[in-house]
Amino acid sequence: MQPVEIKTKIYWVGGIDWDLRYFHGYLTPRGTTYNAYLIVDEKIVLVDTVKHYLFDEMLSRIKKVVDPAKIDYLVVNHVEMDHSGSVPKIMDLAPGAKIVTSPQGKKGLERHYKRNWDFVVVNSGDELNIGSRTLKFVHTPMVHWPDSMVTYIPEEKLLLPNDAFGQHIASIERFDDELGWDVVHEEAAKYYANIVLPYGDQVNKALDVVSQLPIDVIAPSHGVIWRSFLPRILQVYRRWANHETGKKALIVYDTMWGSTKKIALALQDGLEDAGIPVTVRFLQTSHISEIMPDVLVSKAVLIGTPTLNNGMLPSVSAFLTYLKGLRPKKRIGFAFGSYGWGGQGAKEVKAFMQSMGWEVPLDVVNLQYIPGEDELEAVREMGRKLGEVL
Ligand SMILES: Cc1cc2nc3c(=O)[nH]c(=O)nc-3n(C[C@H](O)[C@H](O)[C@H](O)COP(=O)(O)O)c2cc1C
Repeated sequence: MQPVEIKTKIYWVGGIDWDLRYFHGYLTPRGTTYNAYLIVDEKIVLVDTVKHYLFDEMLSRIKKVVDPAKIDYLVVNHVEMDHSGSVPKIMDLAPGAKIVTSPQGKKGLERHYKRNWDFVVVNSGDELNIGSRTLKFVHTPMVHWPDSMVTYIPEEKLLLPNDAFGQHIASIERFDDELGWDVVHEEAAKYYANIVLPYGDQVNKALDVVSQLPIDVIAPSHGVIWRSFLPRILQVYRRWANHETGKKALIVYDTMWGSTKKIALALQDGLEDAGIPVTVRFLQTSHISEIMPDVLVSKAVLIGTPTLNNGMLPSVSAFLTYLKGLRPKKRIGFAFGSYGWGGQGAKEVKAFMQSMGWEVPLDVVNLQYIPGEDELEAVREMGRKLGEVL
């Protein structure tokens, strides 16, 4: 296993998880990497580690550069186990090493591993001299855990932001330009939409700090390293953090007998008549984590469900539960569905949208059993109306 020198005497020594397809509820068809970085200076520093089962892979990369026993500092930017899972084994191999982390990081590591390690607890703005370089730590709480912080090396114009700017991609390429903007942007958007979306305010604060720093490389803890598309990723992160969307619509629905689908397609028709591009997602074939990137870029979110046992379909309520946690703001909502007698499903969806603080300018479309052509034409007209207010 080879290390990759990303700056003079700074090495990527992470692990590539080719097999990962499911990551706490998020589908990862391209797998992922856990990126750890080894800095060789007067002091030897390892920044973050890898998920426990890739420890040997990380170790073999480290050994190509230094004897792991010589590690002086282990920086833990984030406690989550995909990055800290190999901390115990590294600390066993480097018993003289100190763990550099935030106050919340120390608490989190103690709760996770119950070990008596030597800590250097750093506050936001603290610096640690390691020889010819300085490590500067900036806390970024809730991007995306309370312990999260970034490490900045001014002499190298290098930012190690842990999960921020990450993407779930397993690849032999280590840099953004080796894969190309389209793939890296797609996975960065999916990552943001599924992990970072609730923390827009905190991301904005972190971006304010980052924009003051001279940076030419951002090396996150998942996926490839940003060196060529830096201005572009910073720009889209700002847009996402501000919940800015395109003039686009997303229709998400499920159906038992096809009626709600007919309504979905009539809405699509009407919106397209009004010049709005529409993405249509069927909950039986699209996983909720695959739908989130569409939510990220769509101003209008239309959600349809038939009524089942006095409520919405469980697949729709699962999607809404996920959406509620991820808290997309500034959206225009529209609820629709088919029913037999009570019709509660679509009404519940509308109430959900209002509880999210979304604008819901039009009433629900709730049609009994199979919609007729005249009803579908009225639905198309609703779609046109909605398209006009976007
Ligand atoms: C198992 C089952 C339970 C249902 N429960 C209700 C209900 O509680 N209230 C209601 O209004 N309709 C209920 N319906 C009727 C459906 O909502 C209706 O058939 C609707 O047209 C289905 O829409 P779809 O074709 O999009 O699945 C139920 C249907 C099924 C199959």
